[in-house]
Amino acid sequence: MQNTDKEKKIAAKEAVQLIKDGMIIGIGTGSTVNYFIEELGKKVASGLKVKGVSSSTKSSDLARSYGIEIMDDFEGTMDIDVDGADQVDGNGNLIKGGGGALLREKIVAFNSRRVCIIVDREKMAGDRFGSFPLPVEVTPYFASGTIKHIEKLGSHCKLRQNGNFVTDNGNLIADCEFGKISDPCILEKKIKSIPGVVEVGLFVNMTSEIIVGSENSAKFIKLK
Ligand SMILES: O=C[C@H](O)[C@H](O)[C@H](O)COP(=O)(O)O
Repeated sequence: MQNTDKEKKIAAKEAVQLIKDGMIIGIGTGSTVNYFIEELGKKVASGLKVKGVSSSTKSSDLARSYGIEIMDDFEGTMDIDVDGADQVDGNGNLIKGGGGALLREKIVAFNSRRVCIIVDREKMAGDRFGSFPLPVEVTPYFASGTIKHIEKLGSHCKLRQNGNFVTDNGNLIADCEFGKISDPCILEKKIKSIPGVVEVGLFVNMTSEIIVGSENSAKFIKLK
């Protein structure tokens, strides 16, 4: 197992400790969350009663394969959302969408009382925040035109897999290189105001806590 995988697994195991009987859990997407689902599955097999709302068909399928009940919709607020991230800045803001699940992930996070982000150390980008190309979900209709407007904000964008990557929502992903992102709040608003943009992979002020896995332990960073 590679170091980063080890760190992801350690962070995921710590997050599972936060899950209590009766909780409704938001479940993110990606390789780190897959470890969380696996660990949660073990607890469910030994009697923990929880329900989940998942951010992708991949996560739903995996969770169900471990016997975790997944609801497609839910009127209330989830107790906790556990998700990964592609990069984290010094204030706990996130770049997400490397797996293309950013729209549902943002809906799940918005509807959760507590957002717990699990990452390996490499994701803690600090001043490098933005070196991971920012994923933006766009409608297939007029995608190239939409991208031109995102580029006017100072980026270079490419449609993921030349437009062949289709999200769970039937949309496309533009991966946009902005270089260093120092004001994610303003950038998120500017990109979101472009018609054709469905959602932006910047998660600003949404994180409650970050669990960073390292060699043999995990570090908790509490934000709210
Ligand atoms: O769309 C995917 C998500 O935002 C993931 O949470 C993110 O890409 C991190 O994934 P991983 O845990 O595989 O690094």
